[in-house]
Amino acid sequence: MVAEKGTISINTENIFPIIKKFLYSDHEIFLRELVSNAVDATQKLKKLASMGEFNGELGDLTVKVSVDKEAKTITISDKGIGMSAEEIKKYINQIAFSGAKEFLEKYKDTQDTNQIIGQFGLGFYSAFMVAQNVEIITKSFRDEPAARWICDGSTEFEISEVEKEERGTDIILHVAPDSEEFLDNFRISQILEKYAKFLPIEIEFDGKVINNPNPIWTKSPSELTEEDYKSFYKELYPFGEEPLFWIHLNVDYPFNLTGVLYFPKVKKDFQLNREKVQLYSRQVFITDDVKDVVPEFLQMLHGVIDSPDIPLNVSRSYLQADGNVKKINSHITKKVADKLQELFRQDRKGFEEKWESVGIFAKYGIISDDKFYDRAKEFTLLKNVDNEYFTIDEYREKVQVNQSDKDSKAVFLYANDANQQDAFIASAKKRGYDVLIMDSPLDAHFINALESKLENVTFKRVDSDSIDKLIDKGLAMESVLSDDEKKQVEELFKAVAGNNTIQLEALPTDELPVTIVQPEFMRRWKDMSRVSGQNDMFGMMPMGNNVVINTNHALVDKLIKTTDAEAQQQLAKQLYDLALLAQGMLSGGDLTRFVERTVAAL
Ligand SMILES: Nc1ncnc2c1ncn2[C@@H]1O[C@H](COP(=O)(O)OP(=O)(O)OP(=O)(O)O)[C@@H](O)[C@H]1O
Repeated sequence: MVAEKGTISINTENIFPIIKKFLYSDHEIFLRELVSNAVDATQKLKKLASMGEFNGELGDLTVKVSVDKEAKTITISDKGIGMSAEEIKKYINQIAFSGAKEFLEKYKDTQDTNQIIGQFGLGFYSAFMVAQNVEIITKSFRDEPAARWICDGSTEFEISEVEKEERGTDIILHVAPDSEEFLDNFRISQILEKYAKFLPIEIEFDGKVINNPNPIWTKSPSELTEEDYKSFYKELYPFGEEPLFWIHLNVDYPFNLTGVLYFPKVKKDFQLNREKVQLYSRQVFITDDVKDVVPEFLQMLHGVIDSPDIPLNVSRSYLQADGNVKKINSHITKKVADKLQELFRQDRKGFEEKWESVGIFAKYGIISDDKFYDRAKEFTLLKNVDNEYFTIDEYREKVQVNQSDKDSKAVFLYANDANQQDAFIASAKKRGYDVLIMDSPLDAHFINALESKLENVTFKRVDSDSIDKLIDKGLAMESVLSDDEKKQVEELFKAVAGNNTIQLEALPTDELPVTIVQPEFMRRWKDMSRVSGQNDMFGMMPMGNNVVINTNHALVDKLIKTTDAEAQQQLAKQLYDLALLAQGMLSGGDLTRFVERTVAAL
């Protein structure tokens, strides 16, 4: 067969319904599209005026939206450049021919055409998602007769001359019976609130201007006061608590990005916030699903990002991940790290006070992003049980001498619940050890990340081993028991300790006779899989504890010397229960019987 070349043709009748009904997932965005067109038409006029191509009176440029319940219409009126009949034919009748694009092409060499929203030449047709008839009444800024265009959503239209005094365009939607929900004032104001809140031209609905045309992210930080940032936060999140601090983003190379990111106060048991970072493109709201653009660990931040360089799909409702998006993402990471570093250097005390919230972001960042760690290691803080804060380097310095084990590894001890682990903390302190507090849900992962990054540092929870083994300096004490006696002690405790492992240790006489420890490795994996929400092998495994018996303790000696078998068992049980009690592990019937037994023995 001879190769044949040709042009693909489109059957308008078939493609039209697709554009009208399926291009946009959400019907409400018709309003975003039409108001954006009105704003574009107004911006174009301002642009022409600034270049001397329009010399008339600009007048009041407010875009007006109105609903007429009786007539079942929604009208969007602007005082922008308007269209002549010829222009309607060119821009409206030709689907996917964008006058916005043409305008940008024409004026691309002049500065500041960045504000035009349209790009695809499709948005206008979203009107047919809710309207059975759409009418355009428009008068160009050039002295030409006004024109009226009407279309019922088929491929046929009617165009005629009409009387219209004022320059600009009215788009009148004759709402279809299945879309009458949009004839509700409250609904319209909600949609405007969502998409048009920061459009650059004033938008009036129900006699009120609904937008702030000059949001702070369009201004330079030097013009703004602390109050401005706080009141903008209130504007975004009327019910939000005051933010801790903020970062003003202002990039113009290699991409355009402006915005303000706020650090909220975060509770220890942080929950996903309802308030989210909002993404805008040329002041039009796009989405609050900012994954890809904002690094995951910063998605709990609040605020606004605006970038005309984020590639949008035709429906403008989501973005496509591409090289720019990645660059924006790493830029935000860098900016956040810089800001935290600056706060740390300028006001260490203030930084420590904010650490409870800031630490959650920083730890999350350290866990998930190596580049962030490289910057964050300088200001990442560790807090000990006495509420003192140290940087990682300071802390290493502090514990290096006293808390190095026989292999010269520094052992960072920590508690996750200072109350419950009080006995262990006390015994660590007796040795002059310091104990960190690690009580946020992220800490299990954070500790793991730090161990993998810091050389010769290991973390151990204070209750993960007997005090001598916690930091094993290779200086074990001699046990006063004979091998036979040890065997006997082991058997006695095996009988009361269920599945737990018995561990005999020669500890100083002033340490407790019996302690229950949870080996670090298993417990940590369990904690980590719990935070990740995985119920993997570790998460499911029942955790066996170790029961440490201090063979040098006077009560263990007494146990061996007790000749009455029943009394001996009783004493072993009592010592074991005391250890459980110290770990907060004795409850229910076991606790009741322990109390009864103790009372009876007094
Ligand atoms: N209110 C208006 N005033 C003047 N011209 C308008 C108005 N509404 C639409 N137009 C013209 O019609 C063209 C097509 O509009 P349409 O909304 O379909 O596409 P767009 O805005 O160019 O691109 P997008 O699909 O990205 O919104 C516009 O580019 C503009 O030239």
